[in-house]
Amino acid sequence: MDKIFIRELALRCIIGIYPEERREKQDIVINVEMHVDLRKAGRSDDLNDTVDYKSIKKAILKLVENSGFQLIESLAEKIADIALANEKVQQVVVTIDKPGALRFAKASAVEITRKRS
Ligand SMILES: Nc1nc2c(c(=O)[nH]1)N=C([C@H](O)[C@@H](O)CO)CN2
Repeated sequence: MDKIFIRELALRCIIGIYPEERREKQDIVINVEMHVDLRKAGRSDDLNDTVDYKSIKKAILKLVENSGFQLIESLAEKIADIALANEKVQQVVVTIDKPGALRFAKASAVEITRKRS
């Protein structure tokens, strides 16, 4: 299947289970892989025939800015919901890295895959 990506969207939000994590925003890095049939758009050269990754990014920004989840799993689930709200998206893979989470590690991360049912 064809894919559209949003790569390494670096944002800041309140996220975490410990009280000290809920005082200051932390860095997170989001990757979104959307499975979309791109043949029509490739022929028509028309944005209406595909998924506008800019509008998806804007919706993610709005969600993250106002969020305060405990788990990166919860944030990943909501981002998957945003992508699947566009009926052209058949499947979405969301990864979230939390670079500040673990001492001596580059990041902790989750990856989820959700399909249109
Ligand atoms: N599976 C997860 N484990 C943990 C999470 C999480 O979001 N998912 N979060 C934490 C803390 O908030 C961590 O980021 C700070 O150590 C711990 N485990």
